[in-house]
Amino acid sequence: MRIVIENVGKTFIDSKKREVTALKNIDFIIEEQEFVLLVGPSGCGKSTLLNIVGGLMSSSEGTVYFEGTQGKEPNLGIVFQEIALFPWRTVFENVVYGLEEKGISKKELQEKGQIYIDMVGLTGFEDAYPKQLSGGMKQRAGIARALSIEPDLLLMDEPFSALDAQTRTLMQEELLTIWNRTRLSTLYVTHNIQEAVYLADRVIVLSRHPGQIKDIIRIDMPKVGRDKEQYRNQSEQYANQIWELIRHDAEEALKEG
Ligand SMILES: Nc1ncnc2c1ncn2[C@@H]1O[C@H](COP(=O)(O)OP(=O)(O)OP(=O)(O)O)[C@@H](O)[C@H]1O
Repeated sequence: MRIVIENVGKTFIDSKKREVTALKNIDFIIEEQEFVLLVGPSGCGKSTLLNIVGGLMSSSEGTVYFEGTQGKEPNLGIVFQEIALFPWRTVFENVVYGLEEKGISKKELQEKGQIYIDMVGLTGFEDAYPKQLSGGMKQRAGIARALSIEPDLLLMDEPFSALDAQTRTLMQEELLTIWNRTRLSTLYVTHNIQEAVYLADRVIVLSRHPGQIKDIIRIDMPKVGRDKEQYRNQSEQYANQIWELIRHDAEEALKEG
């Protein structure tokens, strides 16, 4: 699905009753089957924007259109940093939670649940409970749950930032493999520039105070069958380009603490 984010702004009132403009004049489109990354320094409004697009927060200005829904609620799959799996449900029961809400048949529920459990590499863990899973496995279950409803848009807010570095790298690789199969329109928030370059079709770089679009970088690299050497060279150039855009704001964010 194509999603149009038009002139979105958000103003909060802080604890001292002052207005804080978190986002201003945010305009971009997530094309059908496009993987869009939002990057920017701490406090630039990444999560606020993702929450607005996901309908979890209202905007102060502007609109988000989901094309072709004809006024119906879009189907959204959401994955957060801390996956809130139901502790009393098994992996399978967690994964099919959103499908149960849709009232599909038991047979279809069983089939679809298994497809997504297999896709995220949790085959054999269907009957495990969340407390029996590692952080990476919980995240896989959360991704399977978001995918199982076959969403119009997949929203991911720092999904791997609580994982150790090696698990994170592996999860990024797996996500790209999964994404190549599903080709869902995706909006993904991260602090991590390498992660952004690795996953994105386009990277939207936000500046802070107020959060505005500083630049949009198209990552012109294949998503399948990457030549390792070529990828290393190109990705480094993209990462440097993005870092130069963020650097000043990141230094300011560091000073403010
Ligand atoms: N509920 C709120 N009330 C007041 N100000 C808020 C609220 N939520 C966010 N803000 C402010 O809006 C700005 C953007 O916050 P947001 O959490 O979206 O940024 P972020 O880029 O996701 O940050 P981080 O990378 O640190 O998670 C910040 O200045 C933040 O302090």
